[in-house]
Amino acid sequence: MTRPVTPGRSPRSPGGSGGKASRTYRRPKPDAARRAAFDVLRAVDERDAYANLVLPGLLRDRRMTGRDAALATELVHGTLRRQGTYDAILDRCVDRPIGEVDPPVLDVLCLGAHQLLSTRIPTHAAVSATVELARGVLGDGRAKFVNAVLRKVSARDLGEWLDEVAPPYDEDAEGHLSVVHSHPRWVVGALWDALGGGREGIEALLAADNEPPAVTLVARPGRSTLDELYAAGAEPGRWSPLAAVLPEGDPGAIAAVRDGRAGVQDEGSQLVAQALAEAPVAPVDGGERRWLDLCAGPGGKAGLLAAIATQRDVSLLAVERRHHRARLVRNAIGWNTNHQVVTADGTQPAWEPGVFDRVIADVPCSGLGALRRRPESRWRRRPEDIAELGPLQRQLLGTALGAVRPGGVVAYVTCSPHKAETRAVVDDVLATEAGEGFELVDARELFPGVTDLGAGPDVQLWPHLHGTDAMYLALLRRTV
Ligand SMILES: C[S@@+](CC[C@H](N)C(=O)[O-])C[C@H]1O[C@@H](n2cnc3c(N)ncnc32)[C@H](O)[C@@H]1O
Repeated sequence: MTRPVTPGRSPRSPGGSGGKASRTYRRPKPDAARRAAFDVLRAVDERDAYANLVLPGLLRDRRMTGRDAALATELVHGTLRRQGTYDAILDRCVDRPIGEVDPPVLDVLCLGAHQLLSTRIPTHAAVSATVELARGVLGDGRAKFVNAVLRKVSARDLGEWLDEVAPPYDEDAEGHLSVVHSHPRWVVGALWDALGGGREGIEALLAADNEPPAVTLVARPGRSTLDELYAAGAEPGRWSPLAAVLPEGDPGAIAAVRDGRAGVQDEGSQLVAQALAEAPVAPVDGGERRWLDLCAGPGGKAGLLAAIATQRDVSLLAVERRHHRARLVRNAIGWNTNHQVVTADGTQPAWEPGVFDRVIADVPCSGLGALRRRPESRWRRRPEDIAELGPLQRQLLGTALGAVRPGGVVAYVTCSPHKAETRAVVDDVLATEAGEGFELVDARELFPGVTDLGAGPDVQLWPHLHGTDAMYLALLRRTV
Protein backbone atom coordinates (compact mmCIF):
# COMPACT_ATOMS: atom_id res chain seq x y z
CA MET A 1 0.00 0.00 0.00
CA THR A 2 1.39 3.39 -0.92
CA ARG A 3 1.54 6.10 1.67
CA PRO A 4 0.16 9.56 0.90
CA VAL A 5 2.43 11.90 -1.03
CA THR A 6 2.39 15.65 -0.47
CA PRO A 7 1.09 17.38 -3.62
CA GLY A 8 3.74 18.81 -5.88
CA ARG A 9 6.36 16.55 -4.35
CA SER A 10 5.97 13.48 -6.49
CA PRO A 11 8.98 11.16 -6.13
CA ARG A 12 8.95 10.94 -9.89
CA SER A 13 9.25 14.69 -10.41
CA PRO A 14 12.37 15.98 -12.19
CA GLY A 15 15.18 16.49 -9.74
CA GLY A 16 13.56 14.11 -7.30
CA SER A 17 15.65 10.94 -7.12
CA GLY A 18 18.02 11.86 -10.01
CA GLY A 19 17.46 8.54 -11.76
CA LYS A 20 18.60 6.42 -8.81
CA ALA A 21 15.10 5.57 -7.67
CA SER A 22 15.19 4.55 -4.07
CA ARG A 23 12.59 1.99 -3.09
CA THR A 24 12.69 2.86 0.58
CA TYR A 25 9.68 4.88 1.76
CA ARG A 26 10.38 8.52 2.48
CA ARG A 27 7.96 10.35 4.64
CA PRO A 28 6.62 13.34 2.66
CA LYS A 29 8.19 16.66 3.59
CA PRO A 30 6.06 18.62 6.03
CA ASP A 31 3.57 20.71 4.07
CA ALA A 32 4.34 24.24 5.17
CA ALA A 33 1.23 25.87 3.68
CA ARG A 34 -1.29 23.51 5.24
CA ARG A 35 0.51 23.52 8.58
CA ALA A 36 0.50 27.34 8.58
CA ALA A 37 -3.19 27.40 7.68
CA PHE A 38 -3.98 24.97 10.48
CA ASP A 39 -2.02 27.04 13.02
CA VAL A 40 -3.88 30.19 12.04
CA LEU A 41 -7.25 28.45 12.28
CA ARG A 42 -6.33 27.26 15.77
CA ALA A 43 -5.30 30.78 16.81
CA VAL A 44 -8.61 32.13 15.51
CA ASP A 45 -10.50 29.47 17.41
CA GLU A 46 -8.54 29.38 20.66
CA ARG A 47 -7.45 32.97 21.12
CA ASP A 48 -10.10 34.83 19.18
CA ALA A 49 -7.25 36.00 16.97
CA TYR A 50 -7.90 37.80 13.69
CA ALA A 51 -6.68 35.79 10.71
CA ASN A 52 -5.70 38.98 8.86
CA LEU A 53 -3.37 39.92 11.70
CA VAL A 54 -1.95 36.50 12.60
CA LEU A 55 -1.30 35.16 9.11
CA PRO A 56 1.18 37.77 7.82
CA GLY A 57 3.33 37.48 10.96
CA LEU A 58 3.32 33.71 10.80
CA LEU A 59 4.29 33.72 7.11
CA ARG A 60 7.11 36.12 7.93
CA ASP A 61 8.36 34.09 10.89
CA ARG A 62 8.38 30.90 8.84
CA ARG A 63 9.91 32.67 5.85
CA MET A 64 7.09 31.57 3.62
CA THR A 65 6.69 33.39 0.31
CA GLY A 66 5.41 32.75 -3.20
CA ARG A 67 3.18 29.75 -3.79
CA ASP A 68 3.33 28.43 -0.24
CA ALA A 69 2.26 31.79 1.17
CA ALA A 70 -0.48 32.15 -1.45
CA LEU A 71 -1.80 28.65 -0.72
CA ALA A 72 -1.76 29.22 3.05
CA THR A 73 -3.65 32.49 2.58
CA GLU A 74 -6.25 30.93 0.31
CA LEU A 75 -6.73 28.01 2.70
CA VAL A 76 -7.17 30.23 5.76
CA HIS A 77 -9.50 32.76 4.18
CA GLY A 78 -11.51 30.27 2.15
CA THR A 79 -11.92 27.83 5.03
CA LEU A 80 -13.03 30.54 7.46
CA ARG A 81 -15.45 32.15 5.03
CA ARG A 82 -17.00 28.88 3.96
CA GLN A 83 -17.03 27.33 7.42
CA GLY A 84 -20.84 27.31 7.65
CA THR A 85 -21.20 25.42 4.39
CA TYR A 86 -18.46 22.94 5.28
CA ASP A 87 -19.89 22.32 8.76
CA ALA A 88 -23.26 21.46 7.21
CA ILE A 89 -21.58 19.02 4.81
CA LEU A 90 -19.28 17.50 7.43
CA ASP A 91 -22.28 17.01 9.68
CA ARG A 92 -23.49 14.45 7.14
CA CYS A 93 -20.13 12.71 6.99
CA VAL A 94 -19.33 12.12 10.67
CA ASP A 95 -21.04 9.70 12.98
CA ARG A 96 -21.81 12.26 15.69
CA PRO A 97 -23.09 15.85 15.86
CA ILE A 98 -20.51 18.21 14.45
CA GLY A 99 -20.40 20.13 17.74
CA GLU A 100 -18.96 17.05 19.45
CA VAL A 101 -15.97 16.79 17.13
CA ASP A 102 -12.79 18.13 18.74
CA PRO A 103 -12.14 21.65 17.39
CA PRO A 104 -8.63 20.86 16.04
CA VAL A 105 -10.03 17.83 14.21
CA LEU A 106 -12.83 19.96 12.81
CA ASP A 107 -10.32 22.54 11.61
CA VAL A 108 -8.39 19.87 9.71
CA LEU A 109 -11.63 18.51 8.26
CA CYS A 110 -12.71 21.99 7.13
CA LEU A 111 -9.32 22.57 5.55
CA GLY A 112 -9.73 19.31 3.68
CA ALA A 113 -13.32 20.09 2.68
CA HIS A 114 -12.25 23.48 1.34
CA GLN A 115 -9.55 21.93 -0.83
CA LEU A 116 -11.92 19.24 -2.10
CA LEU A 117 -14.94 21.40 -2.79
CA SER A 118 -13.69 24.90 -3.60
CA THR A 119 -10.19 24.65 -5.07
CA ARG A 120 -8.63 23.02 -8.09
CA ILE A 121 -6.37 20.84 -5.98
CA PRO A 122 -6.84 17.25 -7.26
CA THR A 123 -8.88 15.04 -4.95
CA HIS A 124 -6.11 12.57 -4.15
CA ALA A 125 -3.68 15.39 -3.36
CA ALA A 126 -6.22 17.22 -1.16
CA VAL A 127 -7.00 14.09 0.83
CA SER A 128 -3.47 12.79 1.17
CA ALA A 129 -1.95 16.14 2.12
CA THR A 130 -4.68 16.80 4.68
CA VAL A 131 -4.33 13.33 6.19
CA GLU A 132 -0.58 13.89 6.39
CA LEU A 133 -1.26 17.16 8.19
CA ALA A 134 -3.62 15.33 10.55
CA ARG A 135 -0.95 12.74 11.25
CA GLY A 136 1.44 15.50 12.26
CA VAL A 137 -0.91 17.62 14.37
CA LEU A 138 -3.48 15.11 15.63
CA GLY A 139 -1.76 11.71 15.62
CA ASP A 140 -2.23 8.52 13.61
CA GLY A 141 -5.58 7.47 15.09
CA ARG A 142 -7.34 10.70 14.31
CA ALA A 143 -5.64 10.89 10.92
CA LYS A 144 -7.49 7.69 10.01
CA PHE A 145 -10.75 9.34 11.03
CA VAL A 146 -9.88 12.40 8.90
CA ASN A 147 -9.09 10.12 5.98
CA ALA A 148 -12.43 8.31 6.26
CA VAL A 149 -14.44 11.54 6.51
CA LEU A 150 -12.66 13.26 3.62
CA ARG A 151 -13.23 10.21 1.41
CA LYS A 152 -16.96 10.66 2.05
CA VAL A 153 -16.76 14.41 1.34
CA SER A 154 -14.92 13.74 -1.91
CA ALA A 155 -17.76 11.56 -3.23
CA ARG A 156 -19.69 14.66 -4.37
CA ASP A 157 -18.89 18.10 -5.69
CA LEU A 158 -20.01 21.29 -3.95
CA GLY A 159 -23.20 21.68 -5.98
CA GLU A 160 -24.29 18.14 -5.24
CA TRP A 161 -23.58 18.58 -1.55
CA LEU A 162 -25.53 21.83 -1.40
CA ASP A 163 -28.53 20.16 -3.05
CA GLU A 164 -28.29 17.56 -0.34
CA VAL A 165 -27.72 19.65 2.81
CA ALA A 166 -29.33 23.07 2.21
CA PRO A 167 -33.06 23.34 2.90
CA PRO A 168 -35.04 24.11 -0.28
CA TYR A 169 -35.27 27.86 -0.94
CA ASP A 170 -39.05 27.74 -1.27
CA GLU A 171 -39.44 26.17 2.15
CA ASP A 172 -36.82 28.13 4.07
CA ALA A 173 -35.23 30.95 2.07
CA GLU A 174 -32.96 32.25 4.84
CA GLY A 175 -31.88 28.75 5.85
CA HIS A 176 -31.09 27.92 2.24
CA LEU A 177 -29.03 31.09 1.69
CA SER A 178 -27.31 30.62 5.02
CA VAL A 179 -25.96 27.18 4.05
CA VAL A 180 -25.29 27.91 0.37
CA HIS A 181 -23.50 31.21 0.99
CA SER A 182 -22.06 30.38 4.40
CA HIS A 183 -23.47 33.21 6.51
CA PRO A 184 -25.16 32.83 9.90
CA ARG A 185 -28.91 32.82 9.42
CA TRP A 186 -29.43 35.98 11.48
CA VAL A 187 -26.87 37.82 9.32
CA VAL A 188 -28.69 36.73 6.16
CA GLY A 189 -31.91 38.10 7.66
CA ALA A 190 -30.34 41.41 8.71
CA LEU A 191 -28.61 41.99 5.36
CA TRP A 192 -31.73 41.12 3.43
CA ASP A 193 -33.80 43.44 5.59
CA ALA A 194 -31.39 46.29 4.85
CA LEU A 195 -31.06 45.51 1.14
CA GLY A 196 -34.71 44.77 0.39
CA GLY A 197 -35.75 43.18 -2.89
CA GLY A 198 -35.89 39.56 -3.92
CA ARG A 199 -33.61 36.57 -4.16
CA GLU A 200 -31.28 37.88 -6.85
CA GLY A 201 -29.97 40.85 -4.89
CA ILE A 202 -29.36 39.09 -1.60
CA GLU A 203 -27.67 36.16 -3.37
CA ALA A 204 -25.37 38.58 -5.18
CA LEU A 205 -24.55 40.34 -1.90
CA LEU A 206 -23.82 37.12 0.00
CA ALA A 207 -21.69 35.85 -2.88
CA ALA A 208 -19.75 39.13 -2.90
CA ASP A 209 -19.04 38.69 0.83
CA ASN A 210 -17.23 35.48 -0.06
CA GLU A 211 -14.89 37.14 -2.53
CA PRO A 212 -11.65 38.68 -1.26
CA PRO A 213 -11.74 42.45 -1.90
CA ALA A 214 -9.31 44.10 -4.28
CA VAL A 215 -6.50 46.08 -2.66
CA THR A 216 -7.55 49.70 -3.13
CA LEU A 217 -5.22 52.63 -2.59
CA VAL A 218 -5.96 56.28 -1.94
CA ALA A 219 -3.73 59.05 -3.21
CA ARG A 220 -4.02 61.58 -0.40
CA PRO A 221 -4.52 64.97 -2.08
CA GLY A 222 -1.52 67.26 -2.00
CA ARG A 223 0.66 64.39 -0.79
CA SER A 224 0.60 61.83 -3.57
CA THR A 225 -0.96 61.48 -7.02
CA LEU A 226 -2.71 58.78 -8.95
CA ASP A 227 0.10 58.92 -11.49
CA GLU A 228 2.56 57.99 -8.76
CA LEU A 229 0.40 54.98 -7.86
CA TYR A 230 -0.09 53.98 -11.50
CA ALA A 231 3.68 54.10 -11.98
CA ALA A 232 3.92 51.57 -9.15
CA GLY A 233 1.60 49.16 -10.97
CA ALA A 234 -1.82 50.28 -9.74
CA GLU A 235 -4.81 50.75 -12.04
CA PRO A 236 -7.66 53.28 -12.00
CA GLY A 237 -10.29 52.81 -9.30
CA ARG A 238 -13.99 52.58 -10.03
CA TRP A 239 -15.64 55.56 -8.35
CA SER A 240 -13.40 57.64 -6.15
CA PRO A 241 -11.31 60.26 -7.99
CA LEU A 242 -8.51 59.44 -5.55
CA ALA A 243 -8.61 55.64 -5.86
CA ALA A 244 -6.28 53.19 -7.55
CA VAL A 245 -6.51 49.41 -7.45
CA LEU A 246 -3.43 47.26 -6.95
CA PRO A 247 -3.94 44.05 -8.94
CA GLU A 248 -1.01 42.26 -7.31
CA GLY A 249 1.93 42.81 -5.04
CA ASP A 250 2.50 44.26 -1.61
CA PRO A 251 1.16 47.80 -1.14
CA GLY A 252 3.82 48.32 1.52
CA ALA A 253 6.42 48.09 -1.22
CA ILE A 254 5.11 51.33 -2.78
CA ALA A 255 7.06 54.35 -1.55
CA ALA A 256 4.00 56.62 -1.30
CA VAL A 257 2.20 54.07 0.89
CA ARG A 258 5.28 53.46 3.01
CA ASP A 259 5.65 57.22 3.57
CA GLY A 260 1.96 57.66 4.41
CA ARG A 261 1.37 59.97 1.46
CA ALA A 262 -0.97 57.33 0.07
CA GLY A 263 -2.78 54.58 1.94
CA VAL A 264 -4.71 51.37 1.61
CA GLN A 265 -8.36 52.35 1.81
CA ASP A 266 -11.61 50.88 0.52
CA GLU A 267 -13.31 53.11 -2.04
CA GLY A 268 -16.42 53.26 0.14
CA SER A 269 -14.41 54.88 2.94
CA GLN A 270 -12.85 57.29 0.47
CA LEU A 271 -16.25 58.26 -0.89
CA VAL A 272 -17.87 59.00 2.47
CA ALA A 273 -14.89 61.08 3.63
CA GLN A 274 -14.93 63.05 0.37
CA ALA A 275 -18.71 63.50 0.62
CA LEU A 276 -18.26 65.12 4.02
CA ALA A 277 -15.45 67.33 2.71
CA GLU A 278 -17.54 68.45 -0.30
CA ALA A 279 -20.91 68.89 1.45
CA PRO A 280 -22.10 72.51 1.18
CA VAL A 281 -21.83 74.44 4.47
CA ALA A 282 -22.99 77.93 5.23
CA PRO A 283 -20.12 80.39 4.76
CA VAL A 284 -18.50 81.90 7.87
CA ASP A 285 -16.29 84.94 8.32
CA GLY A 286 -12.69 83.99 7.69
CA GLY A 287 -13.67 80.64 6.13
CA GLU A 288 -13.66 77.17 7.65
CA ARG A 289 -11.20 76.58 10.45
CA ARG A 290 -11.82 73.34 12.30
CA TRP A 291 -12.96 69.81 11.49
CA LEU A 292 -13.55 66.99 13.97
CA ASP A 293 -13.17 63.21 13.59
CA LEU A 294 -14.85 61.76 16.65
CA CYS A 295 -13.93 58.06 16.21
CA ALA A 296 -10.68 58.29 14.32
CA GLY A 297 -8.76 55.05 14.91
CA PRO A 298 -6.99 53.56 13.08
CA GLY A 299 -6.97 56.73 10.99
CA GLY A 300 -8.05 55.82 7.47
CA LYS A 301 -10.61 58.57 7.03
CA ALA A 302 -8.66 60.94 9.25
CA GLY A 303 -5.65 60.50 6.94
CA LEU A 304 -7.71 61.52 3.92
CA LEU A 305 -9.57 64.32 5.70
CA ALA A 306 -6.29 65.71 7.08
CA ALA A 307 -4.86 65.90 3.56
CA ILE A 308 -7.93 67.74 2.26
CA ALA A 309 -8.05 69.97 5.36
CA THR A 310 -4.40 70.91 4.85
CA GLN A 311 -5.16 72.09 1.32
CA ARG A 312 -7.89 74.35 2.75
CA ASP A 313 -5.84 75.58 5.67
CA VAL A 314 -8.21 73.90 8.11
CA SER A 315 -7.07 71.98 11.20
CA LEU A 316 -8.40 68.53 12.08
CA LEU A 317 -8.97 67.31 15.62
CA ALA A 318 -9.00 63.51 15.72
CA VAL A 319 -10.41 61.77 18.78
CA GLU A 320 -9.91 58.09 19.59
CA ARG A 321 -10.63 56.31 22.84
CA ARG A 322 -8.02 53.57 22.63
CA HIS A 323 -4.36 54.43 23.05
CA HIS A 324 -2.91 52.05 20.51
CA ARG A 325 -5.41 53.13 17.88
CA ALA A 326 -4.77 56.80 18.66
CA ARG A 327 -1.10 56.09 17.94
CA LEU A 328 -2.09 54.81 14.51
CA VAL A 329 -4.05 58.01 13.91
CA ARG A 330 -0.94 60.00 14.86
CA ASN A 331 0.99 58.09 12.21
CA ALA A 332 -1.71 59.00 9.69
CA ILE A 333 -2.04 62.74 10.38
CA GLY A 334 0.94 63.72 12.53
CA TRP A 335 2.94 64.94 9.51
CA ASN A 336 1.12 68.25 9.84
CA THR A 337 1.28 69.95 13.23
CA ASN A 338 -1.88 71.84 12.41
CA HIS A 339 -3.75 68.60 13.10
CA GLN A 340 -4.14 67.11 16.54
CA VAL A 341 -4.88 63.66 17.93
CA VAL A 342 -6.29 63.17 21.41
CA THR A 343 -6.95 59.94 23.23
CA ALA A 344 -10.35 60.56 24.76
CA ASP A 345 -13.90 59.36 25.06
CA GLY A 346 -15.82 61.07 22.29
CA THR A 347 -18.99 61.05 24.36
CA GLN A 348 -17.30 63.38 26.91
CA PRO A 349 -16.48 66.41 24.80
CA ALA A 350 -13.37 68.29 25.94
CA TRP A 351 -13.96 70.96 23.32
CA GLU A 352 -16.27 73.91 23.04
CA PRO A 353 -19.67 73.03 21.63
CA GLY A 354 -20.75 74.31 18.22
CA VAL A 355 -17.34 75.26 16.82
CA PHE A 356 -16.54 72.71 14.10
CA ASP A 357 -17.41 73.24 10.44
CA ARG A 358 -17.47 69.54 9.60
CA VAL A 359 -17.68 66.54 11.92
CA ILE A 360 -17.48 62.83 11.22
CA ALA A 361 -18.80 60.18 13.62
CA ASP A 362 -17.60 56.89 12.10
CA VAL A 363 -18.98 54.96 15.01
CA PRO A 364 -18.04 51.49 16.32
CA CYS A 365 -20.43 49.03 14.69
CA SER A 366 -20.97 45.35 13.96
CA GLY A 367 -18.91 45.52 10.76
CA LEU A 368 -21.52 43.50 8.87
CA GLY A 369 -20.66 45.60 5.82
CA ALA A 370 -17.06 44.43 5.74
CA LEU A 371 -17.48 40.67 6.05
CA ARG A 372 -15.43 40.00 2.90
CA ARG A 373 -12.49 41.72 4.59
CA ARG A 374 -12.48 39.78 7.87
CA PRO A 375 -13.10 36.14 7.11
CA GLU A 376 -13.93 35.00 10.64
CA SER A 377 -16.01 37.98 11.76
CA ARG A 378 -19.40 36.68 10.60
CA TRP A 379 -19.05 33.76 13.03
CA ARG A 380 -18.00 35.97 15.93
CA ARG A 381 -20.76 38.51 15.79
CA ARG A 382 -23.96 37.90 17.75
CA PRO A 383 -27.37 39.53 17.25
CA GLU A 384 -27.03 40.95 20.78
CA ASP A 385 -24.00 42.98 19.64
CA ILE A 386 -26.25 45.21 17.58
CA ALA A 387 -28.41 46.12 20.55
CA GLU A 388 -25.35 46.58 22.78
CA LEU A 389 -23.72 49.02 20.36
CA GLY A 390 -26.88 51.10 19.96
CA PRO A 391 -26.58 53.40 22.99
CA LEU A 392 -22.93 54.29 22.22
CA GLN A 393 -23.76 54.96 18.56
CA ARG A 394 -26.58 57.30 19.62
CA GLN A 395 -24.40 59.05 22.19
CA LEU A 396 -21.59 59.59 19.71
CA LEU A 397 -23.94 60.97 17.08
CA GLY A 398 -25.45 63.23 19.75
CA THR A 399 -21.97 64.50 20.67
CA ALA A 400 -21.15 65.05 17.00
CA LEU A 401 -24.29 67.16 16.57
CA GLY A 402 -23.35 69.18 19.62
CA ALA A 403 -19.90 69.89 18.20
CA VAL A 404 -20.90 71.39 14.85
CA ARG A 405 -21.51 75.10 14.26
CA PRO A 406 -24.68 76.51 12.73
CA GLY A 407 -24.56 75.86 8.97
CA GLY A 408 -22.00 73.06 9.42
CA VAL A 409 -22.43 69.36 8.60
CA VAL A 410 -22.12 66.09 10.45
CA ALA A 411 -21.45 62.73 8.76
CA TYR A 412 -22.80 59.68 10.57
CA VAL A 413 -20.96 56.66 9.17
CA THR A 414 -20.98 52.92 9.76
CA CYS A 415 -19.42 49.98 7.96
CA SER A 416 -22.61 48.10 8.60
CA PRO A 417 -25.85 48.26 6.63
CA HIS A 418 -27.87 46.89 9.58
CA LYS A 419 -30.93 49.11 9.88
CA ALA A 420 -30.64 49.22 13.66
CA GLU A 421 -27.17 50.76 13.32
CA THR A 422 -27.95 53.13 10.46
CA ARG A 423 -31.35 54.74 9.86
CA ALA A 424 -32.72 53.82 13.28
CA VAL A 425 -29.87 55.62 15.05
CA VAL A 426 -30.19 58.72 12.89
CA ASP A 427 -33.98 58.84 13.23
CA ASP A 428 -33.82 58.32 17.00
CA VAL A 429 -31.22 61.03 17.57
CA LEU A 430 -32.99 63.48 15.27
CA ALA A 431 -36.10 62.98 17.38
CA THR A 432 -34.27 63.96 20.60
CA GLU A 433 -33.26 67.37 21.88
CA ALA A 434 -29.78 66.85 20.40
CA GLY A 435 -31.36 66.61 16.94
CA GLU A 436 -33.28 69.87 17.16
CA GLY A 437 -32.22 72.31 14.46
CA PHE A 438 -30.77 69.61 12.18
CA GLU A 439 -31.91 68.51 8.74
CA LEU A 440 -30.90 65.53 6.63
CA VAL A 441 -28.97 66.51 3.51
CA ASP A 442 -29.38 64.47 0.31
CA ALA A 443 -26.00 62.76 0.43
CA ARG A 444 -26.43 61.13 -2.99
CA GLU A 445 -25.49 64.39 -4.71
CA LEU A 446 -22.07 64.10 -3.12
CA PHE A 447 -21.32 60.78 -4.86
CA PRO A 448 -20.91 62.01 -8.45
CA GLY A 449 -21.12 59.25 -11.04
CA VAL A 450 -21.96 56.57 -8.48
CA THR A 451 -25.01 54.52 -9.49
CA ASP A 452 -27.58 52.56 -7.46
CA LEU A 453 -27.68 54.99 -4.55
CA GLY A 454 -31.30 54.28 -3.65
CA ALA A 455 -34.01 56.69 -2.56
CA GLY A 456 -31.84 58.86 -0.28
CA PRO A 457 -31.36 61.12 1.51
CA ASP A 458 -28.80 58.82 3.12
CA VAL A 459 -26.46 56.58 1.12
CA GLN A 460 -25.87 52.87 1.48
CA LEU A 461 -23.07 51.36 -0.59
CA TRP A 462 -22.95 47.61 -1.31
CA PRO A 463 -20.19 45.13 -2.15
CA HIS A 464 -22.18 43.51 -4.98
CA LEU A 465 -23.32 46.80 -6.53
CA HIS A 466 -20.36 49.09 -5.94
CA GLY A 467 -17.47 46.75 -5.18
CA THR A 468 -17.00 48.62 -1.88
CA ASP A 469 -17.66 47.69 1.71
CA ALA A 470 -21.28 48.27 2.69
CA MET A 471 -20.61 51.76 4.08
CA TYR A 472 -23.52 53.86 5.28
CA LEU A 473 -23.58 57.66 5.34
CA ALA A 474 -26.18 60.08 6.68
CA LEU A 475 -25.36 63.79 6.40
CA LEU A 476 -26.98 66.20 8.83
CA ARG A 477 -26.78 69.94 8.54
CA ARG A 478 -27.23 72.28 11.48
CA THR A 479 -29.73 74.90 10.40
CA VAL A 480 -29.73 77.15 13.47
C1 LIG B 1 -15.33 52.26 12.93
S1 LIG B 1 -13.90 52.64 13.81
C2 LIG B 1 -13.40 54.13 13.05
C3 LIG B 1 -12.63 53.92 11.78
C4 LIG B 1 -11.86 55.17 11.36
N1 LIG B 1 -12.71 56.33 11.23
C5 LIG B 1 -11.09 54.97 10.08
O1 LIG B 1 -11.57 55.37 9.00
O2 LIG B 1 -10.00 54.39 10.12
C6 LIG B 1 -14.52 53.21 15.34
C7 LIG B 1 -13.46 53.68 16.29
O3 LIG B 1 -14.12 54.33 17.37
C8 LIG B 1 -13.37 54.08 18.55
N2 LIG B 1 -14.24 54.37 19.70
C9 LIG B 1 -15.09 53.54 20.32
N3 LIG B 1 -15.71 54.18 21.31
C10 LIG B 1 -15.26 55.45 21.30
C11 LIG B 1 -15.54 56.59 22.08
N4 LIG B 1 -16.42 56.56 23.09
N5 LIG B 1 -14.87 57.73 21.78
C12 LIG B 1 -13.99 57.78 20.78
N6 LIG B 1 -13.68 56.72 20.02
C13 LIG B 1 -14.32 55.57 20.28
C14 LIG B 1 -12.93 52.66 18.39
O4 LIG B 1 -11.84 52.36 19.22
C15 LIG B 1 -12.61 52.59 16.90
O5 LIG B 1 -11.26 52.88 16.71
